Amino acid sequence: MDTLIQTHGAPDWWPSPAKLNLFLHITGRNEDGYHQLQTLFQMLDYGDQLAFTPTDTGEIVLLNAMPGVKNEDNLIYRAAQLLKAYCNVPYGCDILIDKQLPMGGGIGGGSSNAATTLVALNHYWQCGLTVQELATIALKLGADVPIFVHGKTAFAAGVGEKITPVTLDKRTYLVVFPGIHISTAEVFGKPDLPRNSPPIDWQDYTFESTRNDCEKIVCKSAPEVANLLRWLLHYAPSRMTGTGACVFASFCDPEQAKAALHALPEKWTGFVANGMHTSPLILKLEQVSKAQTT
Ligand SMILES: C[C@@](CO)(OP(=O)(O)O)[C@H](O)COP(=O)(O)OP(=O)(O)OC[C@H]1O[C@@H](n2ccc(N)nc2=O)[C@H](O)[C@@H]1O
Ligand SMILES: Nc1ncnc2c1ncn2[C@@H]1O[C@H](COP(=O)(O)OP(=O)(O)O)[C@@H](O)[C@H]1O
Repeated sequence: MDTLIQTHGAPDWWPSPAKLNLFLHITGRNEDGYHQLQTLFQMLDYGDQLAFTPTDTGEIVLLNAMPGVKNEDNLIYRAAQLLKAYCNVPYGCDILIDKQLPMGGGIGGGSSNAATTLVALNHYWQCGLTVQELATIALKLGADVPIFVHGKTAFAAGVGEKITPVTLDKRTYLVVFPGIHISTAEVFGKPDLPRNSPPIDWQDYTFESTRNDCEKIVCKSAPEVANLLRWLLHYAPSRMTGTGACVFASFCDPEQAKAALHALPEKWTGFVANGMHTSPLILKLEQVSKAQTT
């Protein structure tokens, strides 16, 4: 392994973007209890940011704590430790976190933070792992981490790790958080969750012919999600993402998305974001890799 890449001066922010599940079908269940899914991951141009200062102390230090998450449970810390152990790295890192995304929102904030950490430290520590190797270790951290390592809008199957990149029409999304956090494990644990959607061919995908199999059950247990969905449907086609609690509305015209955000009742918070084919994380990696070779 080469020596670590040093950073100097102001924080060099690495994007940690959100995702949407444009649809989510549950097609079965594995013996280990995990669910087989078909989903369409849409990468967004909005999210958290992380900045890394590699050190030679060997310690992983999170410079700002995240409310409600112990540092040793934080997916950023766990991702750094996993890469350090996997590649036998003697170095450490100080990590600064600019958190924007709500936790437990179904927009993948924690998973994206883990992926950004793996991708950035693979660069700074010069581990030399390929995207495929990084995605394989990413899966140990959570089902949604590999898609953020690949950083492509993609159809996914399995538990989310079998990825087929796809180019979609340009859309702008209004993403709204209803103020409640929903646990992924709890939703997947519900006895009456539909678990036998027939598999679809990717070529047959349309927004109208698909759904989120978790939406009904979450709307039942969390009526605020149902209220939010009803409100957004007045503006554009809308759906819950992941296992909730965020709901998105899909717009062709960015101005209409902004107008709907403007009209949002105060009790909810939201943001407007564009769909990206390649995530801002991968664009950042391409930029720093290019700068290194010139
Ligand atoms: C279903 C999705 C869609 O994007 O929901 P969101 O978390 O984004 O809402 C994800 O794949 C979630 O991925 P992720 O959030 O990484 O889940 P994990 O930490 O791996 O799993 C949390 C828990 O959910 C359950 N789980 C998760 C994924 C899956 N395919 N089947 C499951 O049964 C398991 O009980 C697991 O212990
Ligand atoms: N860096 C992190 N950012 C967000 N959540 C984290 C992080 N590290 C651990 N977690 C835990 O992961 C859970 C799921 O977070 P998140 O990925 O934001 O939601 P979702 O899986 O619904 O999209 C949180 O409730 C939190 O306890």
